[in-house]
Amino acid sequence: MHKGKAYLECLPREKTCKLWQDKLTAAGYFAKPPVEIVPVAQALGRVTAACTYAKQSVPHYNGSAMDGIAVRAQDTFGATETNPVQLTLLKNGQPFIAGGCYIVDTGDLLPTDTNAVIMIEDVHFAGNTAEIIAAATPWQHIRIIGEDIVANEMVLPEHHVITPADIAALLAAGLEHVAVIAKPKVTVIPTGTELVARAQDLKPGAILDVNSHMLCAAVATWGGEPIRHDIVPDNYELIKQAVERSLATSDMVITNAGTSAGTEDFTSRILAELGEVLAHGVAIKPGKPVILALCKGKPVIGLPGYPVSAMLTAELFVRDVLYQRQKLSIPEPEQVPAVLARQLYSHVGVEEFVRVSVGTIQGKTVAAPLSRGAGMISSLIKAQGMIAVGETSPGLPAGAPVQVRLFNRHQSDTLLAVGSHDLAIDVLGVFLKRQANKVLTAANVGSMGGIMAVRNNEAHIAGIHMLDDKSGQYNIPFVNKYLAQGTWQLVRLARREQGLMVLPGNPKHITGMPDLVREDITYVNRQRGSGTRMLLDYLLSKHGLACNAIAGYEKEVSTHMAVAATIVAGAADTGMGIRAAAKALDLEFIPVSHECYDIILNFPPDDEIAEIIITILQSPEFRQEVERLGGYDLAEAGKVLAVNNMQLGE
Ligand SMILES: Nc1nc2c(c(=O)[nH]1)N[C@H]1C(S)=C(S)[C@@H](COP(=O)(O)OP(=O)(O)OC[C@H]3O[C@@H](n4cnc5c(N)ncnc54)[C@H](O)[C@@H]3O)O[C@H]1N2
Ligand code: MOO
Repeated sequence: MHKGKAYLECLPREKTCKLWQDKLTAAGYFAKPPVEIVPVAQALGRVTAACTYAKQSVPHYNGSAMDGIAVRAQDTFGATETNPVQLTLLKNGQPFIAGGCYIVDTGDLLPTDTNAVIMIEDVHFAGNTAEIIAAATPWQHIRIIGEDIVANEMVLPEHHVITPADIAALLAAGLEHVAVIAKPKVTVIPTGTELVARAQDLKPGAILDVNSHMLCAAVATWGGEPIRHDIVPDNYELIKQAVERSLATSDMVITNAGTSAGTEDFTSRILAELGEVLAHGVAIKPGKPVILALCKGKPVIGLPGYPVSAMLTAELFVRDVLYQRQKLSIPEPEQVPAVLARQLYSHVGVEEFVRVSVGTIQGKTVAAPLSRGAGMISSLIKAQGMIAVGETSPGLPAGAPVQVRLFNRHQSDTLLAVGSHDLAIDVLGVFLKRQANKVLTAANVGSMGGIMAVRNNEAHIAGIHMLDDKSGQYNIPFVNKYLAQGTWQLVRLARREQGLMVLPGNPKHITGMPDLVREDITYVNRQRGSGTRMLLDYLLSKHGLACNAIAGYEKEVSTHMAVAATIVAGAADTGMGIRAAAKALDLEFIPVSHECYDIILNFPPDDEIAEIIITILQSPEFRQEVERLGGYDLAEAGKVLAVNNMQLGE
């Protein structure tokens, strides 16, 4: 069977990284990277291959550093306010005579036989003479040859990243070209018979190749020159040929997918034939099936197919190799301490990398874990950072201290919206970015989850829509009950329509709540604690309908859009949700009720951001933008419904 190491031997990450480093170093991969000569003007960001020496001095002549007169210092000696010295103005080109001077501008060549410049402000001109009242010291206000850079002096050391100022220095030193380390050529080969290159060729079972573009972009960010190979189907010979050919023309080859145990996962076998497989399987999640190989002295990396796995393993096993090949120091990620917003389970025996949103709420920096699925591209774009849960840990409790590695500096000031999600929250995010340069990330945990997140100071904003069946009042009874402490405000966002979503044409002729208990109807529900679920239960009891009579009552999803998507997919006939979700997926909508969707703003009293949010909600621009989504009434948006100013511990 496999000629390489057994599948998924799974060494720990640190050991694997060391093995990878050691093998590449021993193979001489980092020793002498190829060099190329580029015009200095195009060398920004490139890495000098060798020390660079000046061809000429800067300045290359003695020149005036000021506007003024050029003099011979000894002619000015003894000049004082009571005993001024008169110098004779000479014309440009006229030979120097003792007691003479020339008018010079900043940067002018110093006239022969002069050795000092007096600033124009200190000179009194009268006819043909220049009167001065202070002596000049030799070489004052003169930029002498080589003052800045001396010919043959080192301008830039080797392995230095060229900055804009370096370009000026190199050009000034007479260099038009500079030797830089060639960008490592990295061929990225997407593999998989199911892959298609264009969205219009998608059909069920086909997958759009997005990874090769993501990986090429990552390679470019890390200083490499990416070469994207065409999609190669799951065919042993074709993949082998593609890798072999790419090895001849590149410094590194990345294959994507085909790493796991599936019958068509050939990569490991191919790489074992072409060279040595150093590892197949690392004790990390995601990214476990990664393959690290050395073929013809070059690294070949088999990245797993799932996008999150591919990106993470590229960061772990491609990025640093590219940096080292270019003689660049490996950047240390910026880390911030935070507390975990929610409990996090982890597998013992693998190091788990979890993407998180990060925000500082009432003085506490919180890391909220995002969806962990290896196929969730959205978790990659929502995350501000990542935490690692060690191999020996079964998980971490809510509130545990964690270190977050930030993806970008200055990204830890995100606003976290945790609760029942609404499309209006996304619109609010757009306005907040425009008006306060704040990034809003939203986690969907239902209304009750939002209230709890505010209570634990794990959310800045929580969207809620909870109906109190006794009072018939929305939201206020719940915040008063659960949020006795803390400093927050409850603010109206919208009244919105709730209804039943059905396929276009309403094939099952659903007209209202009583239809839900029909035998031929299947339902998709929202999770317990969500406002929609509360409304459903309220309406069911109002109509005297039993929940256990509904087929699919126990089938829960956690967003309005997921309800809509379930219906589109044919997995349920109907489900309750907001009109905007139905509209977004072209479903028909049968209104059954109105509800109040409000947001809790969890900020210290008089916080500027809370005020900005309220102003946004009240603005006609925001209201129009949300009402356009359909099913919203924002007449009361921004109205403060309840305020609490009880500091914790009071
Ligand atoms: N029996 C086992 N099955 C799997 C295991 C395992 O240990 N035992 N490991 C799982 C893990 S973990 C991962 S990660 C994946 C790795 O899969 P492969 O590298 O073999 O890749 P594929 O199976 O071909 O594809 C997986 C998945 O990735 C997406 N994909 C692939 N290529 C692209 C692309 N170019 N652009 C976008 N998306 C891509 C696609 O959704 C595939 O469905 O294996 C598990 N299975
Ligand atoms: O590592 Mo896979 O990458 O866990 O899904």
